[in-house]
Amino acid sequence: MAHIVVLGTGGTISSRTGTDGAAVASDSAEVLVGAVEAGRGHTVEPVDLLRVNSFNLDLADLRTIADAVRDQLARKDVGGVVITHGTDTIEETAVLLDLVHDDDRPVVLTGAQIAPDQDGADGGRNLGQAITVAAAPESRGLGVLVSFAGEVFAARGVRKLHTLRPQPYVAQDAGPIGRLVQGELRYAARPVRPAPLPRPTARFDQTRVETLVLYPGARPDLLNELVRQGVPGVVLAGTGAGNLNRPYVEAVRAAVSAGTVVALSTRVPHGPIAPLYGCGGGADALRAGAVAVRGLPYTQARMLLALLLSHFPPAEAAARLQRF
Ligand SMILES: NC(=O)C[C@H](N)C(=O)O
Repeated sequence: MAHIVVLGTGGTISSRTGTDGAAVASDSAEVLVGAVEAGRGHTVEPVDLLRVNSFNLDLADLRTIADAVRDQLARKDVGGVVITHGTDTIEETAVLLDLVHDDDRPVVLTGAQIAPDQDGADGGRNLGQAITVAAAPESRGLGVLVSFAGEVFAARGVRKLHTLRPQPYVAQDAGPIGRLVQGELRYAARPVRPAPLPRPTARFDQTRVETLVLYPGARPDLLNELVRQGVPGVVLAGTGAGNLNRPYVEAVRAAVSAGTVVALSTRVPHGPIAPLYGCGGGADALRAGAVAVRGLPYTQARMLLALLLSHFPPAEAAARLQRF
């Protein structure tokens, strides 16, 4: 039996449809928790933190969530934390929390694809399962998890890849690490987790890291403009295994010599970055000073780079990104 805190942050799981037909985050954590059975004698404590649809979250909100997790885990009576969250950007919040998580107890994010006032609402089932995952002794030491539609994902590498399906998530390089079958939780793998990074501070809120996606005919004007604005970090979601194009590679060279950290990722959902090609490809991008980010989709690479740049000077942030 465990005591689980449920931090409510909004999302579809808490959304109600207004008279204009559009859903807006509305329900409190109390309302969400009141609608589920914790089971197995677990006790559940709702804490209302934010009421935001996740496309409206900013870095300050993510730090608020990270601080709330830290505060709850400072309590000895808490066995685990569940966070109800919009599904659109769960992967960003989950990876930030995981990057700084230094506790054995699980932190489990969940949400819903269908709002509670619509047919087929899935939030109650997902929240009940997330509480089971957070309370399970087998979940200890696995870091931050995403529990959704009966599957459990490690925070690192999880990505929303379907807009509407009941299971929108996939893992970048593997499958879910666990499953709930008829209420029984089974793990098949343990995530590899590097040492925790320092927690976000107020500097994190203002740390600009922008993302640019490559495509045929992509011109580097936007990258040049970000450098001109003094943006400290840019993530490039290249094509294929991390390819740019010739003009972009020249812009990367200029960006890096101006002090901008350029992280190289890919717009492709699965598979690693590989420096296979010259003539504007990934090999040229790395020679021009871009740093390949391994094991994280570009959405999560951005969170890692923002956290590093909020703590370390650019050269050290780039070196740490390289070693990650
Ligand atoms: N299913 C959801 O939760 C999506 C919603 N747009 C959100 O991220 O808040």
